[in-house]
Amino acid sequence: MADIPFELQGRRVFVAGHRGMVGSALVRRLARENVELLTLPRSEVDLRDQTAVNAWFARKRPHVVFLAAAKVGGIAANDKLRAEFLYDNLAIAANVIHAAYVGGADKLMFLGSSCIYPRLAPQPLREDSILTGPLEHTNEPYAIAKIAGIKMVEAYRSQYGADFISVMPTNLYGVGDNYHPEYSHVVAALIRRFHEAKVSGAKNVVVWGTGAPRREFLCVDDLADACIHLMKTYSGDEPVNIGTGEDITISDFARLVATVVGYIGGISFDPSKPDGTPRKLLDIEKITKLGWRAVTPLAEGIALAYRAHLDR
Ligand SMILES: NC(=O)C1=CN([C@@H]2O[C@H](COP(=O)(O)OP(=O)(O)OC[C@H]3O[C@@H](n4cnc5c(N)ncnc54)[C@H](OP(=O)(O)O)[C@@H]3O)[C@@H](O)[C@H]2O)C=CC1
Ligand SMILES: C[C@H]1O[C@H](OP(=O)(O)OP(=O)(O)OC[C@H]2O[C@@H](n3cnc4c(=O)[nH]c(N)nc43)[C@H](O)[C@@H]2O)[C@@H](O)[C@@H](O)C1=O
Repeated sequence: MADIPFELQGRRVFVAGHRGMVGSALVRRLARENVELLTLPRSEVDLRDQTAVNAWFARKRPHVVFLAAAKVGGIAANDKLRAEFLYDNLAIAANVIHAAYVGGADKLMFLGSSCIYPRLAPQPLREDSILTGPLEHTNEPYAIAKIAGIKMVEAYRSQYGADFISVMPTNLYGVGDNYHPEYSHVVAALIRRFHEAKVSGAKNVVVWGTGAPRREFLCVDDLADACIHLMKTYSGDEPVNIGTGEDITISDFARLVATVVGYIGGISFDPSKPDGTPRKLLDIEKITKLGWRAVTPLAEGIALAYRAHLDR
Protein backbone atom coordinates (compact mmCIF):
# COMPACT_ATOMS: atom_id res chain seq x y z
CA MET A 1 0.00 0.00 0.00
CA ALA A 2 1.32 3.49 -0.83
CA ASP A 3 2.41 5.89 1.88
CA ILE A 4 0.15 8.74 2.91
CA PRO A 5 0.57 11.49 1.73
CA PHE A 6 0.95 10.11 -1.78
CA GLU A 7 3.37 12.17 -3.90
CA LEU A 8 2.26 13.16 -7.40
CA GLN A 9 5.41 15.07 -8.25
CA GLY A 10 7.53 13.47 -10.95
CA ARG A 11 5.01 10.71 -11.64
CA ARG A 12 3.42 9.75 -14.98
CA VAL A 13 -0.23 10.71 -14.53
CA PHE A 14 -2.90 9.52 -16.95
CA VAL A 15 -6.14 11.49 -17.14
CA ALA A 16 -8.66 9.29 -18.94
CA GLY A 17 -11.31 11.54 -20.52
CA HIS A 18 -9.05 14.62 -20.71
CA ARG A 19 -11.25 16.36 -23.29
CA GLY A 20 -14.35 16.19 -21.10
CA MET A 21 -15.51 18.72 -18.51
CA VAL A 22 -13.94 16.90 -15.55
CA GLY A 23 -10.86 15.62 -17.37
CA SER A 24 -9.99 19.08 -18.72
CA ALA A 25 -10.43 20.59 -15.22
CA LEU A 26 -8.07 17.89 -13.87
CA VAL A 27 -5.53 18.76 -16.56
CA ARG A 28 -5.77 22.48 -15.59
CA ARG A 29 -5.34 21.63 -11.90
CA LEU A 30 -2.48 19.17 -12.53
CA ALA A 31 -0.49 21.94 -14.23
CA ARG A 32 0.39 23.04 -10.64
CA GLU A 33 1.71 19.61 -9.63
CA ASN A 34 4.85 19.04 -11.70
CA VAL A 35 3.75 15.71 -13.16
CA GLU A 36 4.34 14.05 -16.50
CA LEU A 37 0.84 14.21 -17.97
CA LEU A 38 -0.43 11.39 -20.20
CA THR A 39 -3.58 11.81 -22.27
CA LEU A 40 -5.16 9.62 -24.90
CA PRO A 41 -7.60 10.82 -27.57
CA ARG A 42 -10.55 8.53 -28.24
CA SER A 43 -9.54 8.57 -31.93
CA GLU A 44 -6.38 6.70 -30.88
CA VAL A 45 -7.87 4.26 -28.34
CA ASP A 46 -11.55 3.70 -27.63
CA LEU A 47 -11.56 2.78 -23.94
CA ARG A 48 -14.26 0.16 -24.61
CA ASP A 49 -11.67 -1.79 -26.61
CA GLN A 50 -9.97 -4.10 -24.11
CA THR A 51 -7.09 -5.15 -26.38
CA ALA A 52 -6.22 -1.57 -27.32
CA VAL A 53 -6.45 -0.41 -23.69
CA ASN A 54 -4.16 -3.23 -22.49
CA ALA A 55 -1.63 -2.48 -25.22
CA TRP A 56 -1.59 1.24 -24.41
CA PHE A 57 -1.10 0.63 -20.65
CA ALA A 58 1.68 -1.88 -21.36
CA ARG A 59 3.43 0.74 -23.50
CA LYS A 60 2.92 3.86 -21.35
CA ARG A 61 2.85 2.37 -17.83
CA PRO A 62 1.22 5.30 -16.01
CA HIS A 63 1.99 5.53 -12.28
CA VAL A 64 -1.26 7.29 -11.50
CA VAL A 65 -4.68 7.11 -13.20
CA PHE A 66 -7.65 9.48 -12.90
CA LEU A 67 -10.57 7.60 -14.52
CA ALA A 68 -12.76 10.50 -15.71
CA ALA A 69 -13.81 8.96 -19.04
CA ALA A 70 -17.43 7.84 -19.23
CA LYS A 71 -20.62 8.05 -21.22
CA VAL A 72 -22.21 11.03 -19.43
CA GLY A 73 -25.38 13.07 -19.79
CA GLY A 74 -28.40 14.57 -18.11
CA ILE A 75 -31.65 12.90 -17.14
CA ALA A 76 -32.98 12.53 -20.74
CA ALA A 77 -29.75 11.02 -22.08
CA ASN A 78 -29.58 8.54 -19.17
CA ASP A 79 -33.21 7.55 -19.62
CA LYS A 80 -33.15 7.15 -23.43
CA LEU A 81 -29.66 5.80 -24.15
CA ARG A 82 -29.97 3.05 -21.53
CA ALA A 83 -27.97 0.41 -23.39
CA GLU A 84 -25.09 2.78 -24.18
CA PHE A 85 -24.92 4.07 -20.61
CA LEU A 86 -24.72 0.52 -19.29
CA TYR A 87 -22.37 -1.01 -21.86
CA ASP A 88 -19.96 1.91 -22.37
CA ASN A 89 -19.54 2.59 -18.67
CA LEU A 90 -19.13 -1.06 -17.71
CA ALA A 91 -16.56 -1.59 -20.47
CA ILE A 92 -14.58 1.60 -19.73
CA ALA A 93 -14.43 0.86 -15.99
CA ALA A 94 -13.54 -2.81 -16.43
CA ASN A 95 -10.86 -2.19 -19.06
CA VAL A 96 -9.12 0.77 -17.42
CA ILE A 97 -9.18 -0.53 -13.83
CA HIS A 98 -7.89 -3.97 -14.87
CA ALA A 99 -5.20 -2.56 -17.20
CA ALA A 100 -4.01 -0.18 -14.46
CA TYR A 101 -3.64 -3.18 -12.12
CA VAL A 102 -1.84 -5.35 -14.68
CA GLY A 103 0.36 -2.41 -15.69
CA GLY A 104 1.41 -1.90 -12.06
CA ALA A 105 -0.07 1.57 -11.50
CA ASP A 106 0.71 2.91 -8.01
CA LYS A 107 -2.69 4.53 -7.58
CA LEU A 108 -6.01 4.94 -9.41
CA MET A 109 -9.05 7.12 -8.77
CA PHE A 110 -12.42 6.03 -10.14
CA LEU A 111 -15.10 8.70 -10.51
CA GLY A 112 -18.59 7.54 -9.61
CA SER A 113 -21.56 9.84 -9.10
CA SER A 114 -24.13 10.79 -6.46
CA CYS A 115 -26.75 8.97 -8.57
CA ILE A 116 -25.38 5.59 -7.41
CA TYR A 117 -27.18 5.99 -4.09
CA PRO A 118 -30.70 4.57 -3.64
CA ARG A 119 -33.46 6.92 -4.87
CA LEU A 120 -34.96 7.33 -1.41
CA ALA A 121 -31.89 6.93 0.77
CA PRO A 122 -31.81 9.14 3.89
CA GLN A 123 -30.48 12.65 3.24
CA PRO A 124 -27.76 13.78 3.27
CA LEU A 125 -26.46 10.72 1.40
CA ARG A 126 -23.80 8.89 3.34
CA GLU A 127 -21.18 6.75 1.62
CA ASP A 128 -22.46 3.65 3.45
CA SER A 129 -25.96 3.97 1.95
CA ILE A 130 -24.73 2.39 -1.33
CA LEU A 131 -26.81 -0.71 -2.25
CA THR A 132 -29.31 -0.24 0.59
CA GLY A 133 -32.36 0.28 -1.68
CA PRO A 134 -33.75 0.58 -5.24
CA LEU A 135 -32.15 3.02 -7.69
CA GLU A 136 -33.82 5.90 -9.58
CA HIS A 137 -35.25 4.44 -12.80
CA THR A 138 -34.06 7.20 -15.18
CA ASN A 139 -30.40 6.56 -14.41
CA GLU A 140 -30.40 2.94 -13.27
CA PRO A 141 -28.15 1.63 -16.12
CA TYR A 142 -25.55 4.36 -15.48
CA ALA A 143 -25.71 3.78 -11.71
CA ILE A 144 -25.34 -0.01 -12.10
CA ALA A 145 -22.23 0.47 -14.26
CA LYS A 146 -20.78 2.98 -11.79
CA ILE A 147 -21.52 0.65 -8.86
CA ALA A 148 -19.67 -2.12 -10.76
CA GLY A 149 -16.67 0.25 -11.03
CA ILE A 150 -16.80 0.99 -7.29
CA LYS A 151 -16.96 -2.74 -6.52
CA MET A 152 -13.98 -3.40 -8.83
CA VAL A 153 -11.96 -0.82 -6.94
CA GLU A 154 -12.97 -2.46 -3.63
CA ALA A 155 -12.16 -5.96 -4.93
CA TYR A 156 -8.78 -5.00 -6.44
CA ARG A 157 -7.89 -3.40 -3.10
CA SER A 158 -8.88 -6.43 -1.05
CA GLN A 159 -7.64 -9.24 -3.32
CA TYR A 160 -4.54 -7.61 -4.85
CA GLY A 161 -3.68 -4.83 -2.37
CA ALA A 162 -3.96 -2.25 -5.17
CA ASP A 163 -4.14 1.36 -3.94
CA PHE A 164 -7.29 2.18 -5.92
CA ILE A 165 -9.95 4.57 -4.59
CA SER A 166 -13.42 5.82 -5.60
CA VAL A 167 -14.94 9.27 -5.29
CA MET A 168 -18.61 10.25 -5.63
CA PRO A 169 -19.03 13.75 -7.06
CA THR A 170 -22.36 15.52 -6.82
CA ASN A 171 -23.94 17.25 -9.90
CA LEU A 172 -21.20 19.25 -11.63
CA TYR A 173 -21.09 22.30 -13.87
CA GLY A 174 -18.50 24.69 -15.30
CA VAL A 175 -16.05 25.27 -18.12
CA GLY A 176 -16.25 22.55 -20.78
CA ASP A 177 -19.81 21.45 -19.97
CA ASN A 178 -21.94 19.78 -22.63
CA TYR A 179 -24.63 22.15 -24.01
CA HIS A 180 -26.59 19.61 -26.04
CA PRO A 181 -30.22 20.90 -26.16
CA GLU A 182 -31.75 17.59 -25.03
CA TYR A 183 -28.97 15.51 -23.49
CA SER A 184 -27.16 18.04 -21.27
CA HIS A 185 -27.48 18.31 -17.48
CA VAL A 186 -29.77 20.97 -16.01
CA VAL A 187 -27.12 23.67 -15.48
CA ALA A 188 -25.96 23.79 -19.10
CA ALA A 189 -29.55 23.34 -20.34
CA LEU A 190 -30.82 26.34 -18.40
CA ILE A 191 -27.84 28.58 -19.14
CA ARG A 192 -28.41 27.90 -22.83
CA ARG A 193 -32.21 28.24 -22.75
CA PHE A 194 -32.25 31.48 -20.72
CA HIS A 195 -29.52 32.98 -22.88
CA GLU A 196 -31.36 32.13 -26.10
CA ALA A 197 -34.58 33.58 -24.63
CA LYS A 198 -32.78 36.78 -23.62
CA VAL A 199 -31.33 37.20 -27.09
CA SER A 200 -34.61 36.44 -28.91
CA GLY A 201 -36.77 38.44 -26.46
CA ALA A 202 -38.91 35.36 -25.67
CA LYS A 203 -41.57 35.95 -22.98
CA ASN A 204 -41.37 32.51 -21.34
CA VAL A 205 -38.85 29.73 -20.67
CA VAL A 206 -39.98 26.19 -19.92
CA VAL A 207 -38.12 24.25 -17.22
CA TRP A 208 -38.51 20.44 -17.11
CA GLY A 209 -40.40 18.70 -14.33
CA THR A 210 -42.22 20.20 -11.36
CA GLY A 211 -39.38 22.39 -10.10
CA ALA A 212 -39.60 20.61 -6.72
CA PRO A 213 -36.54 18.27 -6.90
CA ARG A 214 -33.51 19.42 -4.95
CA ARG A 215 -29.97 19.23 -6.30
CA GLU A 216 -26.50 20.06 -5.03
CA PHE A 217 -24.21 21.72 -7.59
CA LEU A 218 -20.41 21.78 -7.51
CA CYS A 219 -18.10 23.81 -9.76
CA VAL A 220 -15.86 21.45 -11.75
CA ASP A 221 -12.69 23.35 -10.76
CA ASP A 222 -13.52 22.68 -7.09
CA LEU A 223 -14.09 19.03 -7.99
CA ALA A 224 -10.67 18.82 -9.68
CA ASP A 225 -9.05 20.33 -6.59
CA ALA A 226 -10.84 17.78 -4.38
CA CYS A 227 -9.66 14.91 -6.60
CA ILE A 228 -6.01 16.01 -6.32
CA HIS A 229 -6.41 16.42 -2.56
CA LEU A 230 -7.91 12.94 -2.18
CA MET A 231 -5.36 11.35 -4.50
CA LYS A 232 -2.66 12.66 -2.15
CA THR A 233 -4.36 12.05 1.18
CA TYR A 234 -6.92 9.23 0.96
CA SER A 235 -6.43 5.50 0.72
CA GLY A 236 -9.44 3.48 1.86
CA ASP A 237 -12.12 1.00 0.83
CA GLU A 238 -15.11 3.28 1.03
CA PRO A 239 -15.86 5.88 -1.64
CA VAL A 240 -15.59 9.55 -0.63
CA ASN A 241 -18.41 12.00 -1.45
CA ILE A 242 -17.42 15.31 -3.07
CA GLY A 243 -19.96 18.09 -2.74
CA THR A 244 -20.74 21.45 -1.18
CA GLY A 245 -23.15 20.23 1.51
CA GLU A 246 -25.88 22.60 0.24
CA ASP A 247 -28.78 22.00 -2.13
CA ILE A 248 -31.46 24.07 -3.87
CA THR A 249 -34.81 23.35 -5.54
CA ILE A 250 -34.81 23.28 -9.33
CA SER A 251 -37.32 26.19 -9.36
CA ASP A 252 -35.05 28.39 -7.19
CA PHE A 253 -32.08 27.28 -9.26
CA ALA A 254 -33.89 28.29 -12.49
CA ARG A 255 -34.51 31.77 -11.03
CA LEU A 256 -30.83 32.03 -10.09
CA VAL A 257 -29.70 31.11 -13.62
CA ALA A 258 -32.21 33.59 -15.13
CA THR A 259 -30.78 36.35 -12.92
CA VAL A 260 -27.16 35.52 -13.76
CA VAL A 261 -27.94 35.43 -17.49
CA GLY A 262 -30.07 38.62 -17.33
CA TYR A 263 -33.30 37.03 -18.59
CA ILE A 264 -36.35 38.97 -17.33
CA GLY A 265 -39.30 37.00 -18.84
CA GLY A 266 -41.50 34.35 -17.23
CA ILE A 267 -40.62 30.80 -16.17
CA SER A 268 -43.03 27.85 -16.40
CA PHE A 269 -42.66 24.15 -15.56
CA ASP A 270 -43.42 21.10 -17.71
CA PRO A 271 -44.42 18.25 -15.37
CA SER A 272 -44.62 15.83 -18.33
CA LYS A 273 -40.77 15.74 -18.16
CA PRO A 274 -39.18 13.53 -15.49
CA ASP A 275 -38.17 14.97 -12.11
CA GLY A 276 -35.78 12.11 -11.41
CA THR A 277 -34.56 11.61 -7.87
CA PRO A 278 -36.47 13.88 -5.47
CA ARG A 279 -33.34 14.95 -3.61
CA LYS A 280 -29.60 14.34 -3.92
CA LEU A 281 -27.60 16.04 -1.19
CA LEU A 282 -24.28 14.46 -0.25
CA ASP A 283 -23.05 14.01 3.30
CA ILE A 284 -19.65 15.70 3.19
CA GLU A 285 -18.47 14.86 6.70
CA LYS A 286 -15.79 12.48 5.45
CA ILE A 287 -14.13 14.83 2.94
CA THR A 288 -14.41 17.73 5.41
CA LYS A 289 -12.51 15.66 7.99
CA LEU A 290 -9.93 14.89 5.29
CA GLY A 291 -9.29 18.65 5.09
CA TRP A 292 -11.10 19.79 1.95
CA ARG A 293 -14.08 22.04 1.24
CA ALA A 294 -15.59 23.69 -1.86
CA VAL A 295 -14.81 27.39 -2.34
CA THR A 296 -16.90 28.58 -5.31
CA PRO A 297 -20.28 30.11 -4.35
CA LEU A 298 -23.07 28.89 -6.64
CA ALA A 299 -23.97 32.28 -8.20
CA GLU A 300 -20.30 33.00 -8.87
CA GLY A 301 -19.76 29.57 -10.42
CA ILE A 302 -22.81 29.93 -12.65
CA ALA A 303 -21.57 33.37 -13.81
CA LEU A 304 -18.20 31.78 -14.63
CA ALA A 305 -19.86 28.94 -16.56
CA TYR A 306 -22.07 31.43 -18.45
CA ARG A 307 -19.03 33.49 -19.50
CA ALA A 308 -17.24 30.32 -20.64
CA HIS A 309 -20.33 29.32 -22.63
CA LEU A 310 -20.40 32.72 -24.38
CA ASP A 311 -16.67 32.48 -25.16
CA ARG A 312 -16.91 29.06 -26.80
N1 LIG B 1 -21.02 15.94 -15.21
C1 LIG B 1 -21.49 15.65 -14.02
O1 LIG B 1 -22.41 16.33 -13.49
C2 LIG B 1 -20.92 14.52 -13.24
C3 LIG B 1 -19.91 13.71 -13.74
N2 LIG B 1 -19.42 12.68 -12.98
C4 LIG B 1 -18.39 11.77 -13.50
O2 LIG B 1 -17.25 12.50 -13.93
C5 LIG B 1 -16.64 11.83 -15.04
C6 LIG B 1 -16.47 12.81 -16.18
O3 LIG B 1 -17.71 13.39 -16.53
P1 LIG B 1 -17.78 14.68 -17.49
O4 LIG B 1 -16.44 15.28 -17.63
O5 LIG B 1 -18.91 15.49 -17.01
O6 LIG B 1 -18.20 14.02 -18.86
P2 LIG B 1 -17.85 14.49 -20.36
O7 LIG B 1 -18.90 13.89 -21.22
O8 LIG B 1 -17.63 15.96 -20.39
O9 LIG B 1 -16.45 13.79 -20.64
C7 LIG B 1 -16.35 12.41 -20.77
C8 LIG B 1 -15.01 12.07 -21.38
O10 LIG B 1 -14.95 10.65 -21.55
C9 LIG B 1 -14.49 10.38 -22.86
N3 LIG B 1 -15.04 9.12 -23.35
C10 LIG B 1 -16.34 8.71 -23.34
N4 LIG B 1 -16.46 7.50 -23.91
C11 LIG B 1 -15.19 7.14 -24.28
C12 LIG B 1 -14.67 6.00 -24.92
N5 LIG B 1 -15.46 4.97 -25.30
N6 LIG B 1 -13.34 5.95 -25.15
C13 LIG B 1 -12.53 6.97 -24.79
N7 LIG B 1 -12.98 8.07 -24.17
C14 LIG B 1 -14.30 8.16 -23.92
C15 LIG B 1 -14.98 11.53 -23.71
O11 LIG B 1 -14.21 11.58 -24.89
P3 LIG B 1 -14.55 12.56 -26.12
O12 LIG B 1 -14.09 13.90 -25.65
O13 LIG B 1 -13.77 12.01 -27.22
O14 LIG B 1 -16.03 12.49 -26.30
C16 LIG B 1 -14.77 12.69 -22.76
O15 LIG B 1 -13.45 13.15 -22.83
C17 LIG B 1 -17.53 10.65 -15.39
O16 LIG B 1 -17.03 9.49 -14.79
C18 LIG B 1 -18.85 11.01 -14.74
O17 LIG B 1 -19.56 9.88 -14.39
C19 LIG B 1 -19.90 12.43 -11.72
C20 LIG B 1 -20.89 13.20 -11.18
C21 LIG B 1 -21.49 14.30 -11.90
C1 LIG C 1 -25.17 14.16 -12.49
C2 LIG C 1 -26.37 13.26 -12.63
O1 LIG C 1 -27.20 13.69 -13.71
C3 LIG C 1 -28.39 12.94 -13.93
O2 LIG C 1 -29.33 13.12 -12.93
P1 LIG C 1 -30.08 14.42 -12.54
O3 LIG C 1 -29.53 14.93 -11.26
O4 LIG C 1 -31.51 14.17 -12.55
O5 LIG C 1 -29.59 15.43 -13.67
P2 LIG C 1 -30.09 16.59 -14.58
O6 LIG C 1 -29.08 17.65 -14.44
O7 LIG C 1 -30.37 16.13 -15.96
O8 LIG C 1 -31.51 17.08 -13.97
C4 LIG C 1 -31.63 17.62 -12.69
C5 LIG C 1 -33.04 18.10 -12.46
O9 LIG C 1 -33.25 19.26 -13.28
C6 LIG C 1 -34.48 19.14 -13.97
N1 LIG C 1 -34.45 19.95 -15.20
C7 LIG C 1 -35.20 21.04 -15.42
N2 LIG C 1 -35.01 21.50 -16.67
C8 LIG C 1 -34.07 20.70 -17.22
C9 LIG C 1 -33.47 20.68 -18.50
O10 LIG C 1 -33.72 21.50 -19.37
N3 LIG C 1 -32.52 19.71 -18.72
C10 LIG C 1 -32.19 18.78 -17.76
N4 LIG C 1 -31.24 17.86 -18.05
N5 LIG C 1 -32.80 18.76 -16.55
C11 LIG C 1 -33.72 19.71 -16.29
C12 LIG C 1 -34.63 17.65 -14.20
O11 LIG C 1 -35.96 17.31 -14.49
C13 LIG C 1 -34.14 17.10 -12.85
O12 LIG C 1 -35.17 17.18 -11.90
C14 LIG C 1 -28.24 11.47 -13.88
O13 LIG C 1 -29.01 10.94 -14.93
C15 LIG C 1 -26.89 10.98 -13.67
O14 LIG C 1 -26.28 10.81 -14.89
C16 LIG C 1 -25.98 11.84 -12.86
O15 LIG C 1 -24.96 11.39 -12.39
